[in-house]
Amino acid sequence: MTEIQPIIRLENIDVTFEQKKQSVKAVKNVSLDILPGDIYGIVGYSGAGKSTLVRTINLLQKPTHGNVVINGTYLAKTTDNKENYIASKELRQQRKKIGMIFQHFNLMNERTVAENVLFPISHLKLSKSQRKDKVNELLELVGLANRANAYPSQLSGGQKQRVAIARALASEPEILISDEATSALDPKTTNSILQLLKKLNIELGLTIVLITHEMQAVKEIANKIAVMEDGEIIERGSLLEIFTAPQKQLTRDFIDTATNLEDGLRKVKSQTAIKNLQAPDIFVQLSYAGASTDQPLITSLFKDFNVTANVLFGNVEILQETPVGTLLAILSGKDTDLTAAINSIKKQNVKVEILKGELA
Ligand SMILES: Nc1ncnc2c1ncn2[C@@H]1O[C@H](COP(=O)(O)OP(=O)(O)OP(=O)(O)O)[C@@H](O)[C@H]1O
Repeated sequence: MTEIQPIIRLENIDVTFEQKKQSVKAVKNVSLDILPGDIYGIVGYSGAGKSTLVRTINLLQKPTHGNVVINGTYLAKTTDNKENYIASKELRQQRKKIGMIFQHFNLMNERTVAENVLFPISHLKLSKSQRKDKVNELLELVGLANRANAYPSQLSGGQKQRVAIARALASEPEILISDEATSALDPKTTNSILQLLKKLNIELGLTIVLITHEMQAVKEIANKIAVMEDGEIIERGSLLEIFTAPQKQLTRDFIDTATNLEDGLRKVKSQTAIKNLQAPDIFVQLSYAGASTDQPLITSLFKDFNVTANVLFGNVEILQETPVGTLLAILSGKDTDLTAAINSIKKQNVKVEILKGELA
């Protein structure tokens, strides 16, 4: 089987901003491969270096060091003490393959929706009917047919972002970079824009790089995630890997913002059943992904081990078509039965954390 070539390859990227008194290392030795058709979420707090990193993809930001390779073409290449950048004419061609959308939409307010959408291809000699067809086709795609003659001020935030997406698609890019594109929108509108991005990913095969500080947005549509902190990628993996086995505290913090678990745990911990927990009972968190979810876990605990489970909180989410579940429960039974039950659960690929009490 031939290996799939990345559509975006960043190799050892450094970006340093030299200021009067100090230099700021915004990106430090970051390498990243993004495959065609990925929706790659890049998550981090403000100032982590996400925008700076992603702007190197189309050389809006030149890297201080490192290589940028798009579809096998080097846009920037650093060899020993030598930097090479692609010629500007070729760069213009390459940039057409990379669309961008932003938090504040960046529409031209004095122009209509149609004029905004057609702006990137205004150099093309299109007849009036061709222009109309192109606008209709793009607005149809983003769910904004019939608003061609409106002005941005007459549109809602979500509609403005749809126009920005249509504009980004006008030059038929293979890659779309979304820089906090949903951060200014309410949750419902955010979701509708994310679903639109997902649709474009599926229908057009568009590769999407999604920069955000909202893990919730990434969780909805991304298949891969990189977490950035202080100019570095500190953790990366598939959506499922990151959500089920995060390695870094920052990643866990981000995940907590996108699940109900933290809130559930806080509420459950204040319940009297937990406060008055008596040995040998234990309070556990059971986490599972994929096949384990289907197993009648609770039933088998009683049937096979005579252990009863008092479930205080449960949450199941579907991440990339895989069920990922968490249960908070008090398990009661004899010492030896509890130990046997826990061992059996672990064998079924269920992660067990004892939150209160202990096994004998
Ligand atoms: N043009 C610039 N000149 C000097 N410093 C800059 C410049 N652009 C970014 N920085 C600095 O680089 C660091 C990373 O900024 P960047 O905007 O990439 O972070 P971010 O993760 O995208 O955060 P945000 O969401 O706030 O944009 C910050 O310390 C920022 O102040």
